[in-house]
Amino acid sequence: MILINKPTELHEKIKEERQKGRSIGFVPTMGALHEGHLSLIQVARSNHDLVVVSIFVNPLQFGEGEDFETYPRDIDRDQELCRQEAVDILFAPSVSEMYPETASVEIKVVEGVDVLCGQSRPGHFDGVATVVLKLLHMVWPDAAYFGQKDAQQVAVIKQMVKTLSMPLSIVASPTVRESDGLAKSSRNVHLTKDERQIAPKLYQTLLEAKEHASGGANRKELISFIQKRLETLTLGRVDYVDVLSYPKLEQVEELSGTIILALAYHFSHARLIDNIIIEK
Ligand SMILES: Nc1ncnc2c1ncn2[C@@H]1O[C@H](COP(=O)(O)OP(=O)(O)OP(=O)(O)O)[C@@H](O)[C@H]1O
Ligand SMILES: CC(C)(CO)[C@@H](O)C(=O)[O-]
Ligand code: BAL
Repeated sequence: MILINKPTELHEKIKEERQKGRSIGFVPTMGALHEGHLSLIQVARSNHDLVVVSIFVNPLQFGEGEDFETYPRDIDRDQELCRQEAVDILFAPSVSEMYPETASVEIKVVEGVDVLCGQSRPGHFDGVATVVLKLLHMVWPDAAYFGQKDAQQVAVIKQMVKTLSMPLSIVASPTVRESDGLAKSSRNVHLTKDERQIAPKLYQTLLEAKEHASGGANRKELISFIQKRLETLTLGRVDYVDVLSYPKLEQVEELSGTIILALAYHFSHARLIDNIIIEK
């Protein structure tokens, strides 16, 4: 495995590999790797000759007062994990390498961002789209791999790639969970012991809501069911709860087709998200 920090160096290496006719799989991350990330790397490894992973905590997608500074970082451990997963290139640029000059163009996502994380973190997906677009231009992979835990991110990026006619596939993988159901997240290390104990309730609540949906509950009833359950938790507070069509993320009163049940929850030092997708 080689570690590259400079975009120009990455370009050179990728050009060489492309000339050899090798297929490239790309996994963008913000580091502090866990089994969720590793599952994406493993799928990419099984599909491609060359696997590129990026680690970059992107300041553009963090709002004021969010956790950019305290976001978990451990490049040495990440490097070792990537080596174990037979990653070929680990790309870890600094902020100034990624954004060397004032931008002459701004990326604005205009579809599917008036709900969920797009609504509760204004500008977040503009930052995500900007960095993902830059990374995709640097790596120019045949496919890029994302986790379904960030379901809105998957929808936004798939749509962006389509809008911009980019010749690559966006592949989504299921959410990897702890044995008690909590979705793996780099931010889980910021949970206190008590918070960690109740955090699995987020997923359990979504599963109970799924049962409620099979019993015929409509959108409003499901949202209220999830909210009430979450309000009984003694720590933290609800950021959002919603039930929408997926991947369009539209409000549909009578639920049919593919539906996402999604939530975000603030603990003292970690905002966690989770979702499940159901067929009605
Ligand atoms: N539990 C998981 N299962 C599958 N994929 C995941 C999981 N957690 C994160 N991913 C995916 O890994 C990629 C990189 O995500 P990121 O580095 O932000 O990790 P994270 O654990 O989601 O961090 P955060 O603390 O911001 O939630 C994204 O495509 C994300 O959806
Ligand atoms: C896709 C991504 C790496 C862009 O910074 C980030 O949003 C993430 O880790 O999900
Ligand atoms: N995986 C989502 C990245 C973020 O929370 O900014």
